Amino acid sequence: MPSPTLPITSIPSRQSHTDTTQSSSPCGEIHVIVGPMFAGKTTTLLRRIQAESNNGRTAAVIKSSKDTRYGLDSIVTHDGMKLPCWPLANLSSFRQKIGTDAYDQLDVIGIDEAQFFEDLYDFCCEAADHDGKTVIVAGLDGDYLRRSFGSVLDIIPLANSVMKLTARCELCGKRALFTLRKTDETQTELIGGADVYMPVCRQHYVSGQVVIETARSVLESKKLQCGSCT
Ligand SMILES: Nc1ncnc2c1ncn2[C@@H]1O[C@H](COP(=O)(O)OP(=O)(O)O)[C@@H](O)[C@H]1O
Ligand SMILES: Cc1cn([C@H]2C[C@H](O)[C@@H](COP(=O)(O)O)O2)c(=O)[nH]c1=O
Repeated sequence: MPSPTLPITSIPSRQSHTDTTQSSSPCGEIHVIVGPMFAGKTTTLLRRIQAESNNGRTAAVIKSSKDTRYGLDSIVTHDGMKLPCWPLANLSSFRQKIGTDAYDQLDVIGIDEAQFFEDLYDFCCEAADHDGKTVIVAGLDGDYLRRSFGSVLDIIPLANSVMKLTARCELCGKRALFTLRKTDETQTELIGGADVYMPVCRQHYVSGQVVIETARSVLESKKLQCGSCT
């Protein structure tokens, strides 16, 4: 498998780096990108990684191995932009997977689908505070019920910057803040794309949830009725 570390050819010293958009610091940095599905979180992450790489910094991207939508070795946006990545079950395995030397030479670590990593907080602390890395994290702030998702919100106090992106409501075109699940599955983690989820504004989230809840209880009562028929 080709190493998903960019750029492969040059490994500049971290001290010589000058970044015009963010203040340089001997310590690392943490930048967090959140929002509903289809808001452009992965696109923003990949663009930032690409920009860092174009500036001569060495970068690697990690995604959760739970997300098997487009194969394991690539991060792919909803509109097809693609970058090689490290698919991992947990972030603590990253240093060992990439190798200590390669880890030490990394300037920038991107993390996509951050909501699926239980050890997000500890990894970000270690990477930024102790190892001097710039960590760029993209993930869902809320699940389909608008509850805090995984540890994404826990790292806000650690962050240099937080960006909340919005999508377009699929029903009216207004700013979409939330992700509506279209199916009747109720587990928190359910991998899927536009087949299962849609971005919606506040108004259509509320009305959509009512429709889905009503449909679910009608189906439940039908099931109960059928059960008592036999
Ligand atoms: N309802 C939708 N269904 C499928 N693709 C969408 C939808 N809304 C927006 N998109 C596309 O998805 C892109 C964003 O993809 P991506 O960066 O993967 O988003 P995120 O990581 O936030 O889910 C948008 O630029 C747009 O082209
Ligand atoms: C809302 C919600 C989403 N998921 C899953 C669905 C996708 O596989 C990812 C989000 O991907 P994206 O890059 O942000 O488009 O998360 C989930 O498991 N549970 C949810 O409630």
